[in-house]
Amino acid sequence: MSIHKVKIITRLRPRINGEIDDDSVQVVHASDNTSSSSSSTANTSFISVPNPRDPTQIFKFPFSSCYGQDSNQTEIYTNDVEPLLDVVYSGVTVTIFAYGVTSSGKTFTMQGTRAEPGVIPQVVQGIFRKKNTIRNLECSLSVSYMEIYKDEVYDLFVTRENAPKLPVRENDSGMVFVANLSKVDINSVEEFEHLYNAATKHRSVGATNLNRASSRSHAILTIEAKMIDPVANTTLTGKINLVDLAGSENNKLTGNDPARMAESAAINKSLSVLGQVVHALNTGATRIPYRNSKLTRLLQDALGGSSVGLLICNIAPGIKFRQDTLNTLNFAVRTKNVENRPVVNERDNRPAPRPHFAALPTQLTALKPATSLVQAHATSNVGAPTSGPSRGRQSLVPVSRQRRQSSIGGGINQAFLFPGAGGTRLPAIVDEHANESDKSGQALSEKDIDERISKAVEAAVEAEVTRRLAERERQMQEERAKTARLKSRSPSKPTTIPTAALTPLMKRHKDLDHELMTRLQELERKYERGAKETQLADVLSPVSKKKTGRAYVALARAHSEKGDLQVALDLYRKAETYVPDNIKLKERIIEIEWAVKNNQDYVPSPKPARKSKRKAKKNTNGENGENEHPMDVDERKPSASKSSLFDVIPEFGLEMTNMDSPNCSKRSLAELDDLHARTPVKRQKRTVASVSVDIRDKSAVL
Ligand SMILES: Nc1ncnc2c1ncn2[C@@H]1O[C@H](COP(=O)(O)OP(=O)(O)OP(=O)(O)O)[C@@H](O)[C@H]1O
Repeated sequence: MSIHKVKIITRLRPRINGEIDDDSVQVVHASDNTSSSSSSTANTSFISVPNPRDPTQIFKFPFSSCYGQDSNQTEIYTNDVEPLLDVVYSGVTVTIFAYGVTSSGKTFTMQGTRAEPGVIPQVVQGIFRKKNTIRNLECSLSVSYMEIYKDEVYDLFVTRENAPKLPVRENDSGMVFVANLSKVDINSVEEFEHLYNAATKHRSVGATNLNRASSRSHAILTIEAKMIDPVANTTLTGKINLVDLAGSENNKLTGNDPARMAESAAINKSLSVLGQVVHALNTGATRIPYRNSKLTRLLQDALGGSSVGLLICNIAPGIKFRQDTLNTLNFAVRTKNVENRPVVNERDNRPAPRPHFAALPTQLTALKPATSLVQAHATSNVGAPTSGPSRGRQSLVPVSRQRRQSSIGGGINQAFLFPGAGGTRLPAIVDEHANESDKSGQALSEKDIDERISKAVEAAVEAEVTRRLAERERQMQEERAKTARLKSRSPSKPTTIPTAALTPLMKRHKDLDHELMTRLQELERKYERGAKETQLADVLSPVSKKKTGRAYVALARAHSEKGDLQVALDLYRKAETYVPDNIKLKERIIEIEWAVKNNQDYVPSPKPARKSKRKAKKNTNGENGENEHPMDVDERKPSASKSSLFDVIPEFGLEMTNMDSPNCSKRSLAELDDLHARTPVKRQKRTVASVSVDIRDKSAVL
């Protein structure tokens, strides 16, 4: 089965509502190396963003399509979306999703306006146009539309007052689907428009400081093309999922009230899980945390599954959004490496041969790799088998069925159906909303048992790690108190402790570090023996993960201070598995990797001075506001020093695709010598690094 990577495109929106656009984020054509705000689809284009910590360094993020501020809806559709319609008509599932911070232009790109129709209306027109060209097949189109609001799924074709929360289920072929979601046949663009406009009014939208009509939910519109071949007696089903994600939010900027904050927390959490899924896929983790949010469960097929994926990353201009822009682009860079295995969804309509002994589930669904077709379009895609055997329980909640084809009784009419990436075969449908009575009388499935074991192990491991870390903290406090006592007993020498007193303390500290590391390793081994498929980092609670990550960082720092860089690097990487989103940790790893690879000393970035709480509180705007993101790892000190690796954790970590500095790189050697003569030693090493390292080729660093 061929592998296809998710295609990434980026779009920088123009300035709106008197925003200050300081040109800090730019679309650049690498061919002539001149910055431009015009759109470009040249392979060599990239987005350039200055490093917030050192504006002379420029991060470059190359993508196959970068659209600038004056790009228009038609060119995005023509260049990157329209070619995917042939993929849909070949029986493959295509998923297009718009990703970006709040107010970056996702809804504008996906939906657009009457004057400037976005991806959705253009896709619908295109899909009807293509339908009219199909001969020899009976082709029909249908649509479903849902939103994920505060991690609950709602049918947007049902008025909100009547809309029940819809369960996400998985059938025995490992396909994830939304039970009881309406699926409506559409026969013309006008019919679609009528439905869509009414449904869009049901979508949860609210005003924030950044966007008067901010989407408070993730919206997923699915158009399904069913093609019956009466001669061959087969049905080909292609789908296109058009996903307008809610934007990640920095509540310092949005000025959200408590109700909006709750929505924002749900949005940020689901997007954070999305980041974790991408990270897990990239690192080849044995367990991908799809189940940690409804969004990732439903996008499972587009990320590491059998769907062709197109990610549109929307970014906003200016310094105000710089950190968010970096987070979005970093997410995009990571997603580039996500691999899908597209399949053609074709079903044989002939009656199945009578089974000899045991009954076969239903008609078999043929899943063919979509190799040639998808290659022709140079993107990846997945055909989600829509018609696998399903035994979905009927909903207990009444759903209006006027003009709708409900999934109830329709066999397998799930409007959003994804096969599990790993092809998990479960003996029974997993219903997240199933209450105990649903399960009474049923034996526990293997999955139920696994989940229970996981929970028990998690609780035990968490308690053990917390206890050991607390023990270590207590010992260190004792040592600090001892040191303070020693100091107070020798007032004549307040700043120095006699070597004889210091040596055992240092030794004790070293022993503690060693002990902690051994314990952590022991715990991991113990846990991994018990749950081969799962890593400790996957099951710890967020707080325990932070603590464990912090413990590894402390050890790593101790080793890097001793100059033991390789060990420090291994420990930092270990820490990263616990806190994959920590931006500073990533930067640290990249810096040390570079130092190890080039056999250089490692000089850490200077630590910014600590700020008093009051001072930090005052600076809630601009840079500080950006850093005080709700996703900060260290919740105990939200506005304290930025010196710890754990102080800043934007939603997704920054991956430095490029950090060359145009200013520096243009300097002559003589100028550099001069610069060195004027620069303190520590700073010199950093300057040399920024001049000589061109990380355009990431392998040079990693
Ligand atoms: N390319 C563009 N050209 C003109 N205006 C744009 C463009 N992109 C976005 N806008 C405008 O910017 C504002 C915010 O855009 P939009 O609502 O699409 O953001 P969003 O990313 O969907 O935000 P949220 O996540 O809060 O829903 C809107 O007023 C929209 O019309």
